[in-house]
Formats: sequence, structure tokens, C-alpha cells
Amino acid sequence: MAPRYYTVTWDQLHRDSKALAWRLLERGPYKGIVAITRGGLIPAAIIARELDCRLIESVSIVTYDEEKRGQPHVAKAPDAAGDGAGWLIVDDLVDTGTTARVIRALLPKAHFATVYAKPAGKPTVDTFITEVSQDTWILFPWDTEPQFIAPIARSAAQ
Ligand SMILES: O=P(O)(O)OC[C@H]1O[C@H](OP(=O)(O)OP(=O)(O)O)[C@H](O)[C@@H]1O
Ligand SMILES: O=c1[nH]c(=O)c2nc[nH]c2[nH]1
Ligand SMILES: [Mg+2]
Repeated sequence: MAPRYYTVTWDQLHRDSKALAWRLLERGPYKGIVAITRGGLIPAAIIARELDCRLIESVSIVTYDEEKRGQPHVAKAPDAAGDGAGWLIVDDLVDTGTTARVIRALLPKAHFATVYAKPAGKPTVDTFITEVSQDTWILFPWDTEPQFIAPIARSAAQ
């Protein structure tokens, strides 16, 4: 079956990240935020602004070996966050849950939040905003750009 796409615009990402911040507010305050690079950086910035949090740490998990999915390895550890107690981890999405499981092992006491979640990864997240089906590929605004699309009448005729 052809993959479905769920296109997220900058406006929508801002709105969904703010909705996540509202949900996270009642669980705070947080000592700081750990952003999972790279996809978590922009949601983390929006959430940090809304929660008035200025201490930001990052963690980098690399799961691809060239173009193949390989063993995840930690390219940058979140050293400032200790065991995660009182910290909030932010990523753009959870898909298979592979990244989340590595982060959870590093920061077992942190609260883990993503803006979007797919069913396989959902159990690894504490808080998220929007669920999409497992066969949906989320298109983020930093990976896309607007382009000309032929009128429906012309493309339907082909
Ligand atoms: O639940 P999973 O199957 O692990 O997938 C989710 C992860 O995949 C993407 O990151 P990616 O590793 O592509 O790197 P990037 O954030 O640098 O784009 C996304 O930003 C999540 O971090
Ligand atoms: O841009 C992306 N969209 C997705 O749906 C996804 N799943 C894993 N990694 C992903 N990256
Ligand atoms: Mg990522």
C-alpha cells in the first residue's frame, strides 16, 4: 500500500507545540529541557519559550548507517540532565519507539513528550498531542518547500 503523508506547516507545528506546552504546564516546573536533535530542536524551543524555561540540554541519537537503519548510538549524551529527574525530554515525533527507548535508558526519571506519535511508539511517550497511523509519513516544514501543482482538471485528464 502506498504510504500516506501528513503535511505539517510551520503554523501548525507552532500551534501543536503550544498545545503540548499547555498540557505539560500542569506537570512542571521542570529543571530544564532535553531536546532530541535534530527534529526535537524547534518544538523544544517553542515549549521552552511557553514554559519560561531557559536551561536547554541536547542529546543526539544516530540510528542510520548510510541509508540503512542500524544500531542506534549516542553521538552526544545529555550530561547536564543526570538521571533525568525533574527534566523534560522533547522530540518532534515517536515512530517505532527506537529513539525513545535509548533516551529512556539514559534518562529514566525524565518526562518524555513528543508533538506527534504513531501507535508502535506511543507506549514509550508520556505526553503527546496528535496521533497518526503507523503507515503515515509526517512531512515536517524543514524537509519540504511549496511548489507548483498542476490544476486538478489537467492532472485528472492524464
Ligand atoms: O521512533 P523512531 O522510529 O526512533 O523515530 C523517531 C525519530 O526519528 C526521527 O529522527 P531521525 O533519527 O530521523 O533524526 P533527525 O531528528 O536528525 O531528523 C524523529 O525526529 C525522531 O527522533
Ligand atoms: O520526517 C519524518 N517523518 C516521519 O514520519 C518519521 N518517522 C521516523 N522518522 C521520521 N521522520
Ligand atoms: Mg529525530
